[in-house]
Amino acid sequence: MLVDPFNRVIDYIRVSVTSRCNFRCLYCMPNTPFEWEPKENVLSYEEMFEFLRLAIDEGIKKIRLTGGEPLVRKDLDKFVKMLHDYKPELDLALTTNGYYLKKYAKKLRDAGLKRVNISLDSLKKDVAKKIAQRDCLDNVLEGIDEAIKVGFRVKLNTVVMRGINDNEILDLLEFAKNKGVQIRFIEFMENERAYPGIKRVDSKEVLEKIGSRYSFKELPKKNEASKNFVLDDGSVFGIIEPHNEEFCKSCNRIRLTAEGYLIPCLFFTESYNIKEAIREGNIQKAAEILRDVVKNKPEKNDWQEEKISDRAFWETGG
Ligand SMILES: Nc1nc2c(ncn2[C@@H]2O[C@H](COP(=O)(O)OP(=O)(O)OP(=O)(O)O)[C@@H](O)[C@H]2O)c(=O)[nH]1
Ligand SMILES: C[S@@+](CC[C@H](N)C(=O)[O-])C[C@H]1O[C@@H](n2cnc3c(N)ncnc32)[C@H](O)[C@@H]1O
Ligand code: SF4
Ligand code: SF4
Repeated sequence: MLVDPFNRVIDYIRVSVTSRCNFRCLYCMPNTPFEWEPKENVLSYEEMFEFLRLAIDEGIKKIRLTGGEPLVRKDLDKFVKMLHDYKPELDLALTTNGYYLKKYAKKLRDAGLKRVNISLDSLKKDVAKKIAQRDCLDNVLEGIDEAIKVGFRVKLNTVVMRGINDNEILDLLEFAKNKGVQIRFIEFMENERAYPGIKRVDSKEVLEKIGSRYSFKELPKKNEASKNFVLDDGSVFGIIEPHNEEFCKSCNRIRLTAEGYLIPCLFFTESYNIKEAIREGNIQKAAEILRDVVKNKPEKNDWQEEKISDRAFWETGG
């Protein structure tokens, strides 16, 4: 079992399979990075699997594939199958912008993927285009429908931005209710790579807005990033509030990037690379690095101190 110095059990790893993306979201990657990592620095699926097998044996129970946009990397379904075949009871999930989901949902489902979280920031074509800097809404909506149709457990993620999509909170909630899926409203996490004008909306304000139309009750907190609420009709929605000082108390996760960096916390730049150990076949060294990462997890992020992270979300996988 992996336990950090604050007694948090680490059983969740987020794996960024590629830093590349077909969107340029204002809050994440408004400009194309100066240069991408050369291909030889990117771990193959076999190399990632070698490491993840070790992580699973050490106590990891949940793996989320993310990016960049994970669906721009070829053959993701083959990677899913490798993980699923190794441990079918894994909570195996994907976070995607949804653009290519219509094309790949069935294949991924057949390969053993269980859950899909899809980013949806606006229901207005022009606003969605302004945020992603790509005409995307039709494809994303089709992707959501396909994911539901093939039987995934689906959640939606919305980053709420002042003056951009904060007038759509109730419409987005209504949309999710009608589809029978859970939506989570996320506080924008300030980072150096985001478009400079982006301003967050605190979850308190999101809850007030929802409270103006619905009554809801808070559900008991689980070991997950979101705090969840239930409406009178039984629909569940969530908020993700990294600026709240309680947020990191339930942290149970670490991150692996496509280039083999293990990252103790989304806010901080600190990282440890497992690529060399894996390429040398030195599993013992990889295991030591994994334990070091867990040992060096910070207690909490610095968004709570109103600081700005210089970590790129598209590399860490968010
Ligand atoms: N600050 C912070 N944000 C996180 C963390 N984990 C997830 N998030 C953010 O929460 C949002 C939703 O993340 P998802 O990729 O859907 O993953 P998840 O919330 O773990 O999903 P579930 O497994 O369905 O609970 C994204 O904006 C992530 O960047 C975390 O450890 N710290
Ligand atoms: C980095 S993306 C990668 C997966 C996929 N491309 C997507 O957009 O869902 C993972 C998550 O991070 C979120 N995210 C990215 N930048 C963020 C920021 N600055 N603040 C809050 N959430 C952010 C996205 O909304 C998404 O839910
Ligand atoms: S949030 Fe996701 S879709 Fe948007 S630019 Fe970042 S990686 Fe791409
Ligand atoms: S900000 Fe860092 S410590 Fe807090 S929940 Fe996220 S990864 Fe964990």
